Amino acid sequence: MADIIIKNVYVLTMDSYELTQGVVVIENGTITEVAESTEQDADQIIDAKGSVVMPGFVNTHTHAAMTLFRGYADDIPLDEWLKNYIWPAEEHLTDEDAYIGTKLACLEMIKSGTTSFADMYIHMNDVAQAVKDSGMRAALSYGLIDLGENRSADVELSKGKQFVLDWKGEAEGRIITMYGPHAPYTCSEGFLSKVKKEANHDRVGIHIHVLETESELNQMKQQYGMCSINLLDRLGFLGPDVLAAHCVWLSDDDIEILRGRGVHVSHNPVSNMKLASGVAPVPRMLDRGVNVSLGTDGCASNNNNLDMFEEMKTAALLHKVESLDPTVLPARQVLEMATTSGARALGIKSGVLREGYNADVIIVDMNKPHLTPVYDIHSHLVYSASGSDVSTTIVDGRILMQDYEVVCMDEQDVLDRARTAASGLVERAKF
Ligand SMILES: O=c1[nH]cnc2c1ncn2[C@@H]1O[C@H](CO)[C@@H](O)[C@H]1O
Ligand SMILES: [Zn+2]
Repeated sequence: MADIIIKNVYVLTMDSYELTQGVVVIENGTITEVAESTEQDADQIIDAKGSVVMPGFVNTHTHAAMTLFRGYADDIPLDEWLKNYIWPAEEHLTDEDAYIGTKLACLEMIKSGTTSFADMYIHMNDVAQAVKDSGMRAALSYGLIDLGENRSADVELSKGKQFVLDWKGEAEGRIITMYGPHAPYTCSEGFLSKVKKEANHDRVGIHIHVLETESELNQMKQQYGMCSINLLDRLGFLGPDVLAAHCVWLSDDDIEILRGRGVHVSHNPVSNMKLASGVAPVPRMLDRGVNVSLGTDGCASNNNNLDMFEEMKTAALLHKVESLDPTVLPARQVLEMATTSGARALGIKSGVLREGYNADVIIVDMNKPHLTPVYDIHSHLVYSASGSDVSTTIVDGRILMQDYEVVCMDEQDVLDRARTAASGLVERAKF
């Protein structure tokens, strides 16, 4: 007897085939059958007529607890935003704030069809606890910074390491840990080398911001006489264990290095547009065979939410207008970036509906005015749908939201606690 059967749905496998009418069978956290019909029975049958079943989205770059800063400091360049607003405010963030901010992020992600995400932040024990309690899957890292006042490289590294070891494989394997050196402009080269060594030793990945802004490019050239990619490569830092967020200011040579080293890129178009960071050369990266996934970045630098539908649509539109070519980044390719490529970047067996893969699955309700009629499912998902069209979200075979009802947490309680936490934070930080 299986656990769940989803039937009467369009099955968007993100594999080499699709089924206009089919079933997905789930047992023990895993997809056990994807077919036109099944002989099996299950504890729970979900008849989702008129819907699409597909892999849940993988958001490969965010700072989940920054939901508490949603809309707090908008319309400012990155340097100023971080130095004058965000970093001073983060000084006042408590463990409890990080917990409830992450819980709010998980709630928002579950409701908009994201089943896993990569996070880099502070107060990571509380972030991890919120992930564990919410039922989501995540690749978590403590954001390491050794440059600047009151920073000690040794203390930072040991905090990062402790987190990596304490939470690796926790929550029945839903939590993966990584090292999170913040960026080449906030970490010294010696520190970056040490982090790489520890990551190799602990057999975990590395999550880092790379060449997000032109000001980073200029600073690196001034300081090292080369860009961040060249510096990281010289340090032996780059490899398939590295998840590089943003990668906006890349030369063709940099793209070749990323491809050669097998680095995974997280493209964050909305954040890059809002902070006016620039346009990442995504079509060129994809042409060369770099694995490019999608991320929202934190809620404060994004538009200001965690909706991967918005991220997909923005990615598709941005690169069309940038290249003056409407054939660039077609809908199906964007869907791949948001699902399979993201799963590959995190090294998780999700992002595709295939036997033996994690049951990280969402159901999108197509019985809506703005999704009628349907000629091409891919087009609708990228250009017409939004997070609020997701009716059901399943992670690791467990239903977190069914028929628009969140069952893994008390939604109203999370909203109330998040409001209270945010007003306390404002009070303490006096911003
Ligand atoms: O877009 C961004 N670029 C660089 N840093 C960021 C961005 N968004 C958030 N953070 C900062 O990264 C640290 C992670 O631990 C946090 O301080 C967070 O505010
Ligand atoms: Zn970021």
